[in-house]
Parts: sequence; structure tokens; C-alpha cells
Amino acid sequence: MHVCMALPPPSSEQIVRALSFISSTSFQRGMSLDVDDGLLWQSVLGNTPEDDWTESALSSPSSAPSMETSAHTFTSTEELVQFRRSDFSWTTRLGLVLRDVFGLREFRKNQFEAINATLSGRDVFVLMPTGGGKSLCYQAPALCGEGTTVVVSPLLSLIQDQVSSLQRLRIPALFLIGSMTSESRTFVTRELSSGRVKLLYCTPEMITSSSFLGEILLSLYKRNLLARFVIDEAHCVSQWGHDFRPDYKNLQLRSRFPSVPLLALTATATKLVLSDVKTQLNLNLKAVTLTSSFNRTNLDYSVVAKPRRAADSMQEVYNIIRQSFAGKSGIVYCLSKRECETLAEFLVKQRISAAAYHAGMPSDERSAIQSGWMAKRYQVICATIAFGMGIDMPDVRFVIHHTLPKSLEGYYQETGRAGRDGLPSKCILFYSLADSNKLRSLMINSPDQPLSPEQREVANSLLLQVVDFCEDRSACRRSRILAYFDQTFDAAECQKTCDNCRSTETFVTIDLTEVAVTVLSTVRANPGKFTIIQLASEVSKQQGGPSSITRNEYERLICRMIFLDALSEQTKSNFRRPSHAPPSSYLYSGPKARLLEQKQLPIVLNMPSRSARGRRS
Ligand SMILES: Nc1ncnc2c1ncn2[C@@H]1O[C@H](COP(=O)(O)OP(=O)(O)OP(=O)(O)O)[C@@H](O)[C@H]1O
Repeated sequence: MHVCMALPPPSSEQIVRALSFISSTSFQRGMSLDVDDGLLWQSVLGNTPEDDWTESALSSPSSAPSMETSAHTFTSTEELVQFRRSDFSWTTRLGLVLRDVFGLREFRKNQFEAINATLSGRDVFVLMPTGGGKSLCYQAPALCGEGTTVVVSPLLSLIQDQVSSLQRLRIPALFLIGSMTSESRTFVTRELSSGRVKLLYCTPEMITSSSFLGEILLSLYKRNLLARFVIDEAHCVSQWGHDFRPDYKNLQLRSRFPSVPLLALTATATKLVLSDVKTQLNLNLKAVTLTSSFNRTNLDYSVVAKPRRAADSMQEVYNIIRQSFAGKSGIVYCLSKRECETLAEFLVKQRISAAAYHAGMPSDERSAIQSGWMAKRYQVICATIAFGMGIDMPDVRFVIHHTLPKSLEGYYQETGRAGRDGLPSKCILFYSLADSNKLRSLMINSPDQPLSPEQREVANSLLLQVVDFCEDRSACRRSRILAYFDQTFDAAECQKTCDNCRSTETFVTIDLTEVAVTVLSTVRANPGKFTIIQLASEVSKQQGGPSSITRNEYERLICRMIFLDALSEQTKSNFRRPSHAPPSSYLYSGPKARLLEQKQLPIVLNMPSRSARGRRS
């Protein structure tokens, strides 16, 4: 389709010319108010020296390392052809920006099309895997046209990092955040009004609630100086996504600034999330939608059984790091702040340079840890999911999930932080039934964040998909992850880069609906009498025979019945237990018990095949 032609490296004269037209010596002092206005950013691309750019060089996207391209593209290939042209008025300038500002030689898949589409004034939706190069899709066009590109980004740390990197490239970018001094705000206002700022970053909260920013945007809008709005991490707009942010939903950009093109980008979106994001943002029906395959071919996926005792599971994390990743950077995702700290302390005692990172830490401490890790002063970060968004560390060789992620989408994004340089990297997920139950009740019954019945349903089904993924010992992990994003993947192409494709054991999917009905009848006869473990033991005693279901499998079945609401749990304090012991949860029939009895709630589990079961007994 495209002819790949690398650009010749820029000569030093070209670089000097480029740097002189993108002049921002004083800009590098950032927000400080002693900036000499006279020096402050000459018009960024106004004096662009025309260069003898070859058309083929510009229409030569390459793939991001180890990320498959193609897959389903929502905007038809015929329609995309118009955005692969190299005769736009900005084409020459775009080439210069790519090479002389960003120091890159060619575009990756879909970058060129996204840039041309947004510069043509179209709404654009870009789905690209983590590390695919989404930033360039809005940073390059910002430098190719008039006005300011406003970037809505979810995290302050991410905004600050992005703006500093842009400033290092001498690009006039600023951010506007709530905690700025009035002097800094005055500076930003002045710079924005002058039209010199090419990129303005802010949080969704600023857009929805700052009248100060609202006035600035309106003034730019009236003067035709709002080039586009960029909605980064656009999956946050959708309540069906794993990172929903209510302020993202209330941006109202289309109604407030009807003629300004929107550019939404995300690394994670199912079809449902995608259409919800488009609706919520009120993207034009003809929005150009560009998707790349989500397959990260350099990542190896596996799920391991998490030991029951915390000490054993921490030891297991240590063993994995010591045996396979000595001296290599990695992330261990944990559920709670305490877990991050305990695990980091444990690893440090074992002489692994590790640090905890979570939202409960002061932000300067968090930044110090993040930069320490990026500078290789820490080998391992034990973090909650607060860590990672927007971190561009190329050589992360492993991501371990010490507890379950809340959704497959989250799992994809968190594991996506490994191997951004395209080299082989491992993603290891520790799974236990106990964790899945704990996480489920934390998510669904959290007193801090009471969920509506609808939200509860969503959270429950997202987590159930993760549980199902972990318990599936047959299907290729890669196929399952890609299926989540509605992409088909031939497992033969996995090339044994997941534990299931490497395994020689045989597992089969068994329909246990009948067995579940029997389990339910035991609960109906004894409401509130059994915990999960007690019930598993009770029903496994009632059965027998060589191919019978083991106690552990009954536990899995009971947990699945809870997930499917055929059973429900209620907490009761147990007076016979020591006072510090956590209260136990006892089982009752659930709201969907009748459906199960009517065989309208099928329950299937992936289990060792019958012959293997016979051998095990
Ligand atoms: N055309 C290109 N050629 C070479 N490198 C590129 C190109 N485009 C982007 N990159 C590099 O790829 C890396 C990832 O880019 P970027 O941070 O934009 O990814 P992303 O898609 O935003 O990822 P994430 O979703 O994880 O934030 C960066 O180091 C960037 O410089």
C-alpha cells in the first residue's frame, strides 16, 4: 500500500535553520515571569524555510516496533486515500516539523492520515496501542497551522511531563492548572491572547469549571484562534471504559465551540466504548476513525497461581525477578497502598532496589520515585494503577500483576507499559480465587464509592471477564485480549508467546449448570449456614467417584455463581472467632437463582480434561 522510504538525515545547516525559526530560548524558562517578552517565541512556523521535500518521504508510514498494523479500520480505505495525499498546503511544513522538530524520519501507521484529517478540519478518532505514537498525531498538526491546539489530558503529572518534553524541543507549549499563581495565569493569558502558544494542556476539570479558562477559550474562538481540541485518553469519557471520569463527560466542547474540530485519542476502546465516546463528545457523524491492531507481538502473557499466603506470594515475585529479570526494569501492580509498601519493603530486604508508588503519597515524593525509576535508580516500582499513564519508558522488561486488574481493558493498558522499545518483555498475572472475591466485594460494596445498580453490573461483568481470562487454560491469551477489542487473531500466530499456547496439558470447557443447581439447592436448604470454603467442602463430600469435581473446582463454581448472582454473600460477625478476625461472609440464594434453576443461566468452566481428571484422583 505505502512505499516505505526513509528520509535522508537532516544536514546540520537544516537543523540550524529549523531551530532558528522555532526559536524559544526564553520559553525554556517556562512559567517564570522574568521572561523577556521581546525574545518570547518568535512566530513559530511563520518563517518556515521551504525545503525540497520528496512526496514519497511524507507518504511513507512505518509500523511502530512489534505492533501489528491493519485490523479493522472504521473509515473505509477509499475514504482514507484522500488523507494519504502529499499535496496539501501544509505538506512541506509537516515534513520539516517531523524531521527537524521531532527528529523523526518517517510516520508510523495512521499518523500521517490522522494529521492530514485533522488539518483538513475533520473530527478524528484515533485508536492506537500503547506506545503507538498518538502524541505526534496532535503535536505535529499543532505546529502546522494557525492558532492554538487545546489538549485535554487526565493527569497533572502527565501534563507537566508532556509540556516539559515539548519545551525541551523548543515548542511553545503551556499548561493551565488550578493551582497556578495569579501572576502565572496572567502570563498564560497574555501568551495565549498573542496567539503564540501552539499547544495548551489542561485537565477536564479546568475546562468544565474554570471561568477563567472559559473566557480565554471564548476569546480565542471568536478570533478564529482555536485550532482544535484534543481529547487524550478519550476512553475516560465513557462510563463503559475502565477509567471513567465524569468531567470528561461534561466537556461540552461541541456545543460551546461548534466549529472547532475535535481529535480524540485512546489506546483502549471496545466497540461499545468507541461509540459511546463518539456520542458523548458529539463527534461529527463523518469523523475519520483510524484503528491499528492492538496486538503487541513482543509481549509474552502468562497467568500463574498466586500462593495463598502473602509471604509466599511476595517470595514468588522476588524469585521471578531474580531468576528472569536481574537488573531489568519492571512494574509490579498491587491492589492497595499497603500492599505496594509491604512488597517494596520485602524486595528491598532481598536487595532489589524497589520503591512503592501510590495515590496516597505526596506528589513530590511520587515524582521523585517516578524519575528515580526512569533514571534506573530503582529497578522495580510496586504501584497501584495510579502509576503509568503517559510514562514513556522504553525498556520496561516485565509487568507483574500481583493482584487482578479490574478489567481486561485495564490489563491491556497496564501490560502495555512493557516493551515500548519493541523488544521481548513479559506480562505475568498472579491469580487466586480469594483475590477475585476480595476485589469483587471491594469494587461492588465499597462504602466510599457506592455504585448505582447499573455501575455495579458493569463493574461486575468487567471483573468477571478478567476472572474468566485467568481461569481459561485453553485459549490463547493473546486471542482473548484481542477478542476483547473485537479483533480476531489466529492463535497459530501466537508462536507460543503465551502460557496457554506453550502448555502441553489438555483443558476443556465443561457445562456445570446441572451441578450448580445442586449446589444452589444445598444453599436453599441451609441459608446463611456456609461460607464459600465450607460449602465447597460440603458439596464435594456429597459427591464422589474418580471423575468427580474437586473441592477447589467447587470453590471456583461457587465463586462463579456469586459473580452471576445465582448466589449472594452476606457478612455476619462470628462471635466464636477472635475479635480481630475479619467477619465471614455466608451464602444465600441470589437474585438470579431462579433463572439458574430454570436452566436459563448457563455456567461453564474451563477444567482439566476428563482423562486428566481421572488420573488426578
Ligand atoms: N513516527 C515515529 N517514529 C519513531 N518514533 C516515534 C514515532 N512516533 C512516535 N514515536 C515514539 O514512540 C514513543 C511513544 O509515543 P507516544 O508517547 O506518543 O505513544 P502513545 O501512543 O501516546 O502511548 P501511550 O498510550 O502509552 O501514552 C515515543 O518515544 C515517541 O517519540
